[in-house]
Amino acid sequence: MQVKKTAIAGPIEFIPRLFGDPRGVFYETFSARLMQEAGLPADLDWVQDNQSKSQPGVLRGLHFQKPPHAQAKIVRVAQGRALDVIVDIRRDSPTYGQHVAVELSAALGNIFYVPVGFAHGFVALEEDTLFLYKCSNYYAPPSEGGLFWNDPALGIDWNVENPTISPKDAILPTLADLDSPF
Ligand SMILES: Cc1cn([C@H]2C[C@H](O)[C@@H](COP(=O)(O)OP(=O)(O)O[C@H]3O[C@H](C)C(=O)[C@H](O)[C@H]3O)O2)c(=O)[nH]c1=O
Repeated sequence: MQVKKTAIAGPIEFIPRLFGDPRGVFYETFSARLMQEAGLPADLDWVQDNQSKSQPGVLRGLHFQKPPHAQAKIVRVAQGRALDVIVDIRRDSPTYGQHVAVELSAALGNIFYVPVGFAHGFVALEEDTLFLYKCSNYYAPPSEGGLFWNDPALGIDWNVENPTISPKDAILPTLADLDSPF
């Protein structure tokens, strides 16, 4: 499993070895041992798996849960392709407000670790994009927070015109208005 660090300290992209044969392809999508060797904190307890299906142009995010329900995530695309974006909202971080964008695809099988302290979102790029992710804490609606996807201060190039977003996401705060809990 190839490991790629990002320009921001903490997030890690994993590119698994794909085992192709006349039947198809096999690859490991999660390995606590390999991921901890690559830098994943050993004290994270992956308690909940989620899955969403989105059509091209659907944009979900940017979301986070506040402590004590903060979630680290391990995200991947099992079918299709998505542009995954995370924003550093750790108050003391030298990269506060900066983002990393990674294209996740079923073809590459790449997997992205999103630490606590980041807002997370993605835009689906293909039909029936299946987005799967592991969470290190349970869903806790009262603790939900977020950032407005199209805040110019974030400088994110989503490369999508007029995305489909939820009413909840349409009214998320800008970075300037965010009182980050991290
Ligand atoms: C997140 C979540 C949602 N739900 C229910 C609540 C709603 O009735 C429905 C859709 O929820 P929401 O609109 O928040 O789904 P997304 O916009 O895809 O949110 C997710 O998308 C971004 C990219 C993330 O990183 C977060 O993990 C998560 O917030 O599923 C649950 O029952 N459990 C859950 O863990």
